[in-house]
Amino acid sequence: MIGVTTPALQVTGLRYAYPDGRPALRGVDLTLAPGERVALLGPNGAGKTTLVLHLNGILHGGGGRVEVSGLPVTPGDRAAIAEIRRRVGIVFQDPDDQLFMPTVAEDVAFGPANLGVRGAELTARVDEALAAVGMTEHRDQVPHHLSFGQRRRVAVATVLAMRPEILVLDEPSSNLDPASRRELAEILESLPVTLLMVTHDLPYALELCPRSVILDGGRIAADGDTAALLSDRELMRGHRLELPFGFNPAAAGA
Ligand SMILES: Nc1ncnc2c1ncn2[C@@H]1O[C@H](COP(=O)(O)OP(=O)(O)OP(=O)(O)O)[C@@H](O)[C@H]1O
Repeated sequence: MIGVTTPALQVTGLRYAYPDGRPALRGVDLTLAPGERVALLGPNGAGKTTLVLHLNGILHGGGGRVEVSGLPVTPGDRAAIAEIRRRVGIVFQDPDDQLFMPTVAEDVAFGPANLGVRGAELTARVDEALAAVGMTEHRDQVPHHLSFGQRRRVAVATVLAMRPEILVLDEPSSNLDPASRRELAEILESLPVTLLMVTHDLPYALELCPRSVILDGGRIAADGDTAALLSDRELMRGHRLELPFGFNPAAAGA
């Protein structure tokens, strides 16, 4: 179809229940356009992580469909899943889940090297990813000797080195001091990727994501302009979302 852009991400009728039988996703529809930055909000237990784990096929089998730039996430098809995992980079909440090599540079090289990238191309990817997160000077350090905020940046770099189309971040601002929080926001804003950010940090969502989606009870409860959603007190209260005391989304988003 001429003039119709393929969505970066299309989730259709996604359902999932954990083995104990309790449904965590009850029919989720979500479409992200290429280059969009979207916050995924919702109370504890809403299903946010469960949704994220479907985006590269870690969880599957409950029904519905996920497509990344038109390519279906087809569990069982190893080649398709490898391609999906190249396209969708997930930065988990705890950077230590993603860092396990002796040096920062080796950690960043690990993903692309696994894809068969070698030599000058591999070096270029590592350099580019470390520069993007401002960690070039730490390339030869032991990841576990870095501060938490620095380790989170390196975790972002490990994913960027895969040159993903979609970057998914789970609580990127948690445990960061105000300066690190702002610096990471600047980094994320500068990246030419589609971004889906799971967060309880509503001012961060407002700062980074023009659009927000509220997930509650495994269903999409609202989807729209972040400032408008955050300004709707009843909506926010109804989904156990609380702005920091004195924070005015209308003024901050202006
Ligand atoms: N491994 C698991 N086994 C069984 N139930 C699970 C498992 N992981 C999550 N759940 C349940 O699935 C539901 C959705 O959980 P999920 O972790 O996706 O929510 P969330 O929105 O990410 O929450 P939070 O904001 O607390 O991280 C919850 O009821 C949770 O208890």
